[in-house]
Amino acid sequence: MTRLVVVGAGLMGEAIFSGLLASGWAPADIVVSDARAERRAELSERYGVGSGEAVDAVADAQTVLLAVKPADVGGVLEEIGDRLAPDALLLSVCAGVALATLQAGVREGTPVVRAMPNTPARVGEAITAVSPGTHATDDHLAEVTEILGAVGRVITVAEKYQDSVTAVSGSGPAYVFLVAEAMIEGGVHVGLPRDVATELAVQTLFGSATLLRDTGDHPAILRENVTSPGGTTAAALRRLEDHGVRAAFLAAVEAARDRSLELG
Ligand SMILES: NC(=O)C1=CN([C@@H]2O[C@H](COP(=O)(O)OP(=O)(O)OC[C@H]3O[C@@H](n4cnc5c(N)ncnc54)[C@H](O)[C@@H]3O)[C@@H](O)[C@H]2O)C=CC1
Ligand SMILES: O=C(O)[C@@H]1CCC=N1
Repeated sequence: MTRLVVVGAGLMGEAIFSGLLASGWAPADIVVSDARAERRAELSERYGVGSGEAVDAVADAQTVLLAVKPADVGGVLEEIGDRLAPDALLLSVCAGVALATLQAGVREGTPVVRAMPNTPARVGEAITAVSPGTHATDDHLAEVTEILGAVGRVITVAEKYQDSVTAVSGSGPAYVFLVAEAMIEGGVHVGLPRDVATELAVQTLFGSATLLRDTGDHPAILRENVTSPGGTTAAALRRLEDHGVRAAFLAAVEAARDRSLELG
């Protein structure tokens, strides 16, 4: 049997299976399938993994990773849903797509897990929230934790939280990159060469995230540590509050949560 068949080998599919290879899985453990034949060929050539049509590959899979766009899930499940081996596990990372929808698309009794990773998977620093379906056992969750643990941290949440998870951590990297762009532009605006502004902004984001994670201190405490009375940071934070940045983040996360609900 193939340990993992990836159906939809785009950005997320590649990030996850390449992380598994880096963690020691053999290329022979993995088969990639994608609607674009040239993409399959490119990945097979670059990583040495197998490639094939989803409809054939899934019949021999221990786990099927579903990583197509949410709009393509219905068609893919129609194609492969009743082709999975009887004890195969279906692992979906598709935003908004409910366990009920996934379970309705496969044979009764098939174990299904819904997961939401994020793009830092490409560098082994993802956070993924997983929710087991009706027939997923602890062994299935252990398998999923091994797969997604190869690209970062894994937590388990009730499915009712998945749309909110998507809004915070699934989409979250885009918010951080927007902040990065804005900080770099700010630096250029006050006269720094672009490469200097970029290095300052990127390392500041990395260092701040590491400080937050490693100390476990509340972000408000860490922010206060930077903010001298009457100083530069207080002047800047006042402007951010004037421009409603905190409220904008609340509204943005809410909009992403609502969109995830719609996609499902
Ligand atoms: N990009 C992100 O930040 C994240 C994406 N996701 C979810 O992961 C899934 C994939 O997203 P991306 O990798 O960003 O998209 P992508 O567009 O890079 O990859 C999707 C792949 O599916 C292939 N595909 C389309 N129809 C197919 C079919 N019928 N059979 C086989 N392959 C087919 C496409 O050719 C493409 O390579 C989405 O459902 C998304 O919601 C989840 C977490 C984060
Ligand atoms: O924007 C999206 O729909 C996907 C889901 C999470 C990140 N990207």
